[in-house]
Amino acid sequence: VDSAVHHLKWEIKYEYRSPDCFQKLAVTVNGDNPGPTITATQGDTLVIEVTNGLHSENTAIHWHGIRQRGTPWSDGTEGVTQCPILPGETFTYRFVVDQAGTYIYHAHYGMQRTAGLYGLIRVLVRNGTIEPFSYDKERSLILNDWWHKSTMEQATGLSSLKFGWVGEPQSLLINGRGRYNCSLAGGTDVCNATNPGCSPFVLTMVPGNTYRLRIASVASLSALNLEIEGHNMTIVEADGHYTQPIVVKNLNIYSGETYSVIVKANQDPSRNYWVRLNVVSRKPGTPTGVAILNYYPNHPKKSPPTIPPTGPLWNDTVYRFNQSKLIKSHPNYTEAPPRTSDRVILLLNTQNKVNGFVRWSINNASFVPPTTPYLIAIKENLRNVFDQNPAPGTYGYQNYDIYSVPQNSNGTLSNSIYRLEFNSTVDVILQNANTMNVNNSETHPWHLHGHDFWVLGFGLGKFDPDVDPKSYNLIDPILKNTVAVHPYGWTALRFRADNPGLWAFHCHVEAHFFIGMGAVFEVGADRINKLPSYILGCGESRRLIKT
Ligand SMILES: O=C1O[C@H]([C@@H](O)CO)C(O)=C1O
Repeated sequence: VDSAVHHLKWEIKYEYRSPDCFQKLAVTVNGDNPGPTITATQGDTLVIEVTNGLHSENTAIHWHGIRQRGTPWSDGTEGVTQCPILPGETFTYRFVVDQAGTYIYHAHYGMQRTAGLYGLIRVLVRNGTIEPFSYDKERSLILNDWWHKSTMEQATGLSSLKFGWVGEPQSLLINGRGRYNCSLAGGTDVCNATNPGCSPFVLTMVPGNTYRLRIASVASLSALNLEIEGHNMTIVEADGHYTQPIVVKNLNIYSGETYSVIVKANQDPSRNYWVRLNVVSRKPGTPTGVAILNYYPNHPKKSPPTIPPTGPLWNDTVYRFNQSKLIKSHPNYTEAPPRTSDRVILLLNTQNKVNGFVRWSINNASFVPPTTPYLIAIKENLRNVFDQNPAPGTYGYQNYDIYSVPQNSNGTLSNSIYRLEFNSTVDVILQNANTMNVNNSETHPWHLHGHDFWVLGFGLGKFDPDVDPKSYNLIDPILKNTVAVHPYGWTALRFRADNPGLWAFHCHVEAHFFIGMGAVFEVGADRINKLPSYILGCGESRRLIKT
């Protein structure tokens, strides 16, 4: 097979944009926000030269869902796999896209994803490979939530002693377009419905044709529900893996997830339809986001004659829980998980305070990455970079009441990691709990770098280690890289730690990871190839540079 090498040169900049009519600084990639869609074929190599033109901000870009086998330094996770890319500097990512499917890229530095550094990656199957569904044409929708407050203001609030929560987003964006009610904003110079960019995205379909819609969420906070008025969707791919085809009226999609759905343009061709996007799981303070499904040759801006469908109730946890459980791997493409695991790590997710600051913790440890990336610290044996004790495998779990506001919510800051034996099979149980607010538990989409995991099961309530594993799906669980933990629920994952590297595992809510909701797995450090010298430079790694 001939595989191609794609050379891309990207300049990352701040530019004024008005994605929802409200003018704001947004990150652009070669002038575009969202960034350009990358299209490659399975087995191809991507070489992406990223130049940081942000002037006074560092950056790093994560290729979300790409496993980076043999290239852990190209994962783009600042503090874990690389030093920040400094303003004016260029960093070259080089990696193979070894798995077909729908992926995303986004900033992985501080909370920079909220500033709009994101885009889609399409990895096509090799010529002659047959997929378990067929379609005439393909379209894509990238979903996001959007704030008018800058990333700096959000990050400052979250890290202040007088906690400043980011609040609900002002808008929902579909392919970078939304619509804010400008009468709520001061002055037409900052918000104006005639601003370029703020008309709804138009998804054009030819009546009678069948479409593959690639859908990705890069939302910073919101769990989303997407519906195409009058059209069912058949889910066929999740995070790069083929699913059993499942027909849904609307799709719950959590930040960091990607799906492909099949949609048939088989309705009344004389009109257009709404594509409707809502916040779920948090009490919505954000208007419904819309795009227009345009049946060719109707005018693309012709408003549908209806109002957008309402969709499920925002607080219907059981509805979302049940849809999560429906996603299974396709029988012809099922790679069954190992029957047993070598190790079980139970991760209790709690909202905490540490020294008066609001934080999130995993087993009472609130994650703070070191300034020297773990990958370099471990390969170069810089032992004072981070706490060498293993990260906690449990926390007072037996007696922990997941339904109550924590009695003693004090956590500790930590940069310790989980060291996984190479090729071992690891189970992770994510256990949700009450936040520091009465009767409140949130949805957390957890994302693993470097590996896909089997989703063995979901539960509502407290995981019972003696009983619940008996109900694991070991037959046809889906492989994913991101999965939700529902309010007061648990989610069980299994993966084979077979990709040498240092891999982040974290809540994909930008504001949660930023205040501690994450962990790092070390896998087979002795098998990591010699680090390229260009990744050295920050923190303790400075003195390793040979002049
Ligand atoms: O981390 C969070 O903080 C707020 C709230 O719990 C405190 O204001 C919220 O909704 C979060 O998800």
